[in-house]
Amino acid sequence: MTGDAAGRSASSAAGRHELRKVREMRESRETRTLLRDEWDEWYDTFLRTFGGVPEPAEERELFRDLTPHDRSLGVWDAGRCVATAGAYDFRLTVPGGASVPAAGVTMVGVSATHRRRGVLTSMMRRQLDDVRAWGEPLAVLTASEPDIYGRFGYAAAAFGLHAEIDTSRVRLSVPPGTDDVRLRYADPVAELDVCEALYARTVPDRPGMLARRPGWERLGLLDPESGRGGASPLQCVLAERDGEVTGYVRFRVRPEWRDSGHNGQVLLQDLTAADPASEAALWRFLFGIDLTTSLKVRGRPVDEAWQYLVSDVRRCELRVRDSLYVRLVDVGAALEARTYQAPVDVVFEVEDAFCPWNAGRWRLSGDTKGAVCGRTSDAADLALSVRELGAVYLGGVGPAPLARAGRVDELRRGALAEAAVGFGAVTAPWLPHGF
Ligand SMILES: CC(=O)SCCNC(=O)CCNC(=O)[C@H](O)C(C)(C)COP(=O)(O)OP(=O)(O)OC[C@H]1O[C@@H](n2cnc3c(N)ncnc32)[C@H](O)[C@@H]1OP(=O)(O)O
Repeated sequence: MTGDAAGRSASSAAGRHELRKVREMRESRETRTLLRDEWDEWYDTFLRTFGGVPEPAEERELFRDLTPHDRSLGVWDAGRCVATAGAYDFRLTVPGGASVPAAGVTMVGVSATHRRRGVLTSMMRRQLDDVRAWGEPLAVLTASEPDIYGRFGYAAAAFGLHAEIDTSRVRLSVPPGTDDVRLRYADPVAELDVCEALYARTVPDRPGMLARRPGWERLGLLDPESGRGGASPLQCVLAERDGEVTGYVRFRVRPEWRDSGHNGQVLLQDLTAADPASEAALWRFLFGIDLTTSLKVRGRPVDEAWQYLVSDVRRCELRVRDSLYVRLVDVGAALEARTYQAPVDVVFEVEDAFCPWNAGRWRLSGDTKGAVCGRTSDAADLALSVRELGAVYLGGVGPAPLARAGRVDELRRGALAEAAVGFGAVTAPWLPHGF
């Protein structure tokens, strides 16, 4: 036998061996919803796919309580959990302010022993079929890696702003009324209900925000010492106007001393305000904390006003990162659930290989008051895949740049501009916290 032939024979034997392994695995595998007493094994399997570092007890307990067992899938191989995928039952604000049922896809992991054999694909198949059967028009997630979920029809639809602001150099000017806002330190636990009520008031105002289900309020209070990295415990300051709470901020301070003097950092966790003056007052507070020289913020709205109040935006080191991924599970219901900031009447030719029930032609007619979207045999105006619809759905990505990237085809002249204006949003979409 020549060296080449021996190599070919060895590699085809290896190929057969691999195929046999995959077949055997498929046969012994079972995908099913989670039983309550399986949670620890299921969760440890998931944690191991992220490196296996144990979580602080309070975080683990929170996620134990929040896991919806009947919406969580596990893959079991020879009686052992090897893969996980959950789906919270969220309500998501869409342009126009409606609160739309959305499956919050979470805790997705496949054991390294079973990777790249189609396990994730089979879970995504089952999950999207389930979401459709539950009547939820959207599925949403945050991705550990942006490359994973496009093939299943998800696209980045909301982005988060990160910044590291040199507060020793950057000044913040404030709008009129800011001096009428009173600030006071408060106990974050004691004032939780007040803060949650304020958060709930702001949810309809911004696409991408999640109505907080019972239990989720605990997320903002997680404060294990191991997670502080030398910073203080969580601190909370309330903003008040005329005796009413109009804003809150939760943050930590990490003191640092150098030979040349203080160099402390302020680390913002979350900030919510009901009006621009209260918002500016809280930012001014963060900028001015004594013995600190920088303010670090992560995942803020990309259009947040403080960027336009600073004296030197370059020294804020702005960075934008993908945050919320959206998948239209039911194209018609999803497009009808939001409003459009200018009249649109367009026919989409939608490609959706993973959820073929969405594929085909849809006519969307809508304006600021509402929309209808149904099947049509009329000629298409725009051709795109369900991924592009997910990207533009919350108004954070425009169809025109997607067309320039070759991902949307304009088949009727003018249809792109019509969709670009109609799908836009006055307020940029934003996901306030991970899940
Ligand atoms: C919402 C969330 O929870 S995000 C968290 C996601 N989980 C993690 O990142 C934990 C670590 N990673 C993992 O557990 C696994 O690698 C997973 C879940 C990302 C992928 O699971 P697998 O079972 O290996 O995926 P599967 O075999 O079904 O792959 C399907 C396709 O996706 C591709 N793919 C899978 N993972 C990745 C990745 N990380 N990056 C790029 N492509 C990927 C595969 O190559 C395959 O492509 P193909 O269809 O063109 O052949």
